[in-house]
Amino acid sequence: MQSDPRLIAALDFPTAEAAKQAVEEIGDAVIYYKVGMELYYAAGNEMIRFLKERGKKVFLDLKLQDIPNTVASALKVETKLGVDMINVHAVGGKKMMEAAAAAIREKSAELGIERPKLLAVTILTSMDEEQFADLNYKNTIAEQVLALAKLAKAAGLDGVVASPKEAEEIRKACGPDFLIVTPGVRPAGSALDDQSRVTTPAQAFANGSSHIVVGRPIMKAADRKQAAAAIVEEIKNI
Ligand SMILES: O=c1ccn([C@@H]2O[C@H](COP(=O)(O)O)[C@@H](O)[C@H]2O)c(=O)[nH]1
Repeated sequence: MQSDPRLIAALDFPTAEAAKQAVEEIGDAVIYYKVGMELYYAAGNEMIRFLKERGKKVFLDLKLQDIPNTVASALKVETKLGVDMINVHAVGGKKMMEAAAAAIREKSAELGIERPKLLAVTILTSMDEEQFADLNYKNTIAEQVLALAKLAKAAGLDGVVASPKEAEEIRKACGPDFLIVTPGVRPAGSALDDQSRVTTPAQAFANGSSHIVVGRPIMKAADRKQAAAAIVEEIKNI
């Protein structure tokens, strides 16, 4: 079966056993997996090793945000894990992002390994305008996402995590090589769950996403391999 490295499947499971079973079931339909907080706190590096031994790519989604020195030090440890993509929160600010990028460059060079891509999370895709208003920003979500994406680019990051609804404006502002990794993706007819700013897989790529992140529509499907394969089929000509 043909997989597509632009599809990142989210392994949101409470145990290594459950996550490994999903990976085995999905087989060659998915090449790129995201390990987030739940699975990393439960299964740590065992899960990264498991995926790497099977030739999978790994996005370690721990969304770091702290003072620059703390984030930089933590990212040096993450870099040693040999993952392909890692992230921080853009609201940590430009100095934090610059320190993060420098730490990853330095550690990768020291180890002689390929540098993991570094992304900044903009505004979570679960957030709608009503919830966003509670935060008292002066911008709309779209304006704030764009401002954070430009800040991440200026800080030397490889890309952002945003909703596919914002991908078009980010692409225009940040150029063709900037990574736009978009959760908030639902195949037509799927439940939204707690996501708010959502498009279909095909629409995400039409808008300019470089990667999509899909979790529950695959992991909660009766046939996970078929659910992943249907997404690969939907995006194959885009
Ligand atoms: O803004 C964000 C940032 C990260 N996520 C993560 O992506 C997946 C989406 O899972 P679904 O089951 O497809 O909703 C999940 O791991 C989130 O932590 C996000 O959704 N939005």
